[in-house]
Amino acid sequence: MNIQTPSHVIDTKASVEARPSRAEAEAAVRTLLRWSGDDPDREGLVDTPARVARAYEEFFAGYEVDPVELLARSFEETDGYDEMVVLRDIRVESHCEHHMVPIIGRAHIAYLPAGRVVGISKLARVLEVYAKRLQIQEKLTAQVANCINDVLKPKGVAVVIEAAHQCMTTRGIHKPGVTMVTSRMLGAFRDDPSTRREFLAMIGGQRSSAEG
Ligand SMILES: Nc1nc2c(ncn2[C@@H]2O[C@H](COP(=O)(O)OP(=O)(O)OP(=O)(O)O)[C@@H](O)[C@H]2O)c(=O)[nH]1
Ligand SMILES: [Zn+2]
Repeated sequence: MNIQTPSHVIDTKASVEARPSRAEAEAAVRTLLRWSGDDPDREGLVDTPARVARAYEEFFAGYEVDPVELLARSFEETDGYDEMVVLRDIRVESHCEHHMVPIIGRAHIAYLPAGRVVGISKLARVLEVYAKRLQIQEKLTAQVANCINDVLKPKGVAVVIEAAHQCMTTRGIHKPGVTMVTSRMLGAFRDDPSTRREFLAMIGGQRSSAEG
């Protein structure tokens, strides 16, 4: 990943094409192993650069997927269903863009259909695509809500994410048990207090702290 890449093009195909090769990525991991003070040629570490490269492919698979395409198929035969649709307690696994360590928690996603509904798994898939990129929680929350809003054009969208940041629990300030809560409310969820209240009641007032 090129740190010189301006932030507005970071999610585009252009930056993907500029990626270093697998061999360069593995060499970088080898450098980090040596920098940590260990011997990358010892038996236990000899395959580690390849393993880390494979793990990164998994952690950051979201750069390869266009979330808009995930929402392309929607259904209009709902017999007039016009109440809130809520997907709650979706596991979130992401990585903070400052320290590249896990952000672990859960998300709640709701929308108020305007004629069309989407396959419910697709909401979790949109979350996953954005989560499998380097993130801050505010941006992740906004991206998921904005994408659903732009593509599905519902009467409203709400996204709440509660997560623990390992950069705060395992290093730095060392505060385990701290959960960051972010929300993005659009349309009726932003403008209509009763819609917002209904959503918050559906996801539960008192949440236990996020894992991680
Ligand atoms: N707003 C926001 N901050 C985050 C998120 N993830 C990590 N951070 C914070 O990003 C900040 C980066 O601060 P810096 O001072 O540049 O980095 P640092 O010296 O490693 O900071 P410390 O974590 O305080 O040791 C830290 O305060 C992190 O807690 C996030 O999702 N949202
Ligand atoms: Zn961090």
